[in-house]
Amino acid sequence: MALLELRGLNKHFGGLHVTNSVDLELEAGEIHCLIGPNGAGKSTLFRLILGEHHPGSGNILFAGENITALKSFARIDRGLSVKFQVPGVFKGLSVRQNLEIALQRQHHGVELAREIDRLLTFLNLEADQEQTAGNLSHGQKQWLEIGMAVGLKPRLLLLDEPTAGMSPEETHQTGEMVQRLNVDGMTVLAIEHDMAFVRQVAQRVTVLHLGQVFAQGSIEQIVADERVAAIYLGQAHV
Ligand SMILES: Nc1ncnc2c1ncn2[C@@H]1O[C@H](COP(=O)(O)OP(=O)(O)OP(=O)(O)O)[C@@H](O)[C@H]1O
Repeated sequence: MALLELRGLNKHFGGLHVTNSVDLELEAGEIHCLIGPNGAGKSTLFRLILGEHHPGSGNILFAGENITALKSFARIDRGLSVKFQVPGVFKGLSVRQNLEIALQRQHHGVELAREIDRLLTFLNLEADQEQTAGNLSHGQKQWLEIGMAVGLKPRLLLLDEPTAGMSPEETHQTGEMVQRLNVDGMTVLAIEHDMAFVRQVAQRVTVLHLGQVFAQGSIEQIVADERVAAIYLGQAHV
């Protein structure tokens, strides 16, 4: 069953047609990567899914329900969660306090502490839990924010360039985290430019170009597609 369905999504900013009749189906349980040149409309598509932008036309269905007119918080209540590109952690608070803020709506007392411990282990941040978040390395901040996004166990996790600025080793560890979340049942849609990450995790790949779905398939099909190479993969991304 499709967990997320985008049907004919159009979004204009003034005269700029940023998403152009985008159809996309995300199967429940898959890891799907969204790739494409800068300005292709990937982040805009995320903001449409999350309800931060509203489409000029088209529909968004989540678990069969039409959520196109719902506000962001109502979409989050239904099981959507997002980690945007720029880490949005509370820099002056500790790692543990950041996770407390993310989880306190659903967990309390001993259970809250146990959930935070579980997340700290998952994020490899146990030793840094009392560290001020602003002092973490760039990669650790990204992980903390992934933790804040997955703490409430969303059904669908949207990740906007989760490995931007990471070393190859950190990128690989991030891929392992995403795979573990997926094994536990989370569906993931990730925007990525790092093809090592895409190769590591993607079960299917969609290429967006000039606001349109340009190609879709397995990573092997996508890297073998000469049309994709011409518009994107030829540009030193592979
Ligand atoms: N709020 C906005 N107002 C006007 N134009 C916008 C707005 N947001 C995005 N755009 C434009 O829409 C186009 C698509 O931008 P978007 O950020 O969705 O692309 P992207 O594929 O995520 O790019 P990147 O890989 O660089 O992050 C760009 O030309 C951008 O300048």
